[in-house]
Amino acid sequence: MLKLYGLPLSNYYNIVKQAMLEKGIAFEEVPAPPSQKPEYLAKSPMGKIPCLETEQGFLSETSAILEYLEETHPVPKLYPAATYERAKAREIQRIAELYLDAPSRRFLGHIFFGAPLSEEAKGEVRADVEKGLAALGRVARFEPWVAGKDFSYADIVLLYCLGLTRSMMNAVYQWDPLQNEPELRAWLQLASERDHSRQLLAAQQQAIMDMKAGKKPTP
Ligand SMILES: N[C@@H](CCC(=O)N[C@@H](CS)C(=O)NCC(=O)O)C(=O)O
Repeated sequence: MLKLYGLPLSNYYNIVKQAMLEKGIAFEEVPAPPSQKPEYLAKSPMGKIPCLETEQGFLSETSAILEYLEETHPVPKLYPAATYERAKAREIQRIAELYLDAPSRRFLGHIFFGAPLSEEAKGEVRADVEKGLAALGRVARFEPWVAGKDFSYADIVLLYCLGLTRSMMNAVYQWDPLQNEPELRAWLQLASERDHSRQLLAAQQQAIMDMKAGKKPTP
């Protein structure tokens, strides 16, 4: 059986977990924090979570894992069937990862682990996120899903990347990046109300509260 390594605190872990739940794939969860220990680096070469244990070996990097799951478990589809539409869905995923999640992540150490707030990051990140949101607005379709008529990986990736972005922007700038984005807000509500989204977002919130209370993380 497939084994998913990681923790529910992590966006990327939740992306892969939701993909597996949506596809009805049987899997086991193995609680694992990111680690630079040789045993974990042998599984996930950058020491990041998530990673997936398959019958053939380990896989890391969320987009690679999602592609693997789509090929090994094609039903239900989580990518559009047509090549161009599929590439557009991947484009949205990359915008969410690189231009929303990645800049916001610069505040994670400060918000979650008490590191000093970097004034350099504070001076740069909001503008980066504004640019990422504008880019997203140029490609998002909201029909009603972000890449078209069908729910896809693009919705799952954006859901978790946007959640992190929103909480970091709120904490550092007291700014809601969705305040002038009615279509994105409506999409977020739709995506968040999906059964698996509700379950995983609640587990993520619980994990955040547990971490703040100093409890040991478990899936
Ligand atoms: N590019 C990676 C990103 C995964 C990632 O950043 N995971 C975070 C947790 S959400 C992590 O492991 N951080 C620890 C680290 O960067 O060392 C992917 O797509 O899976």
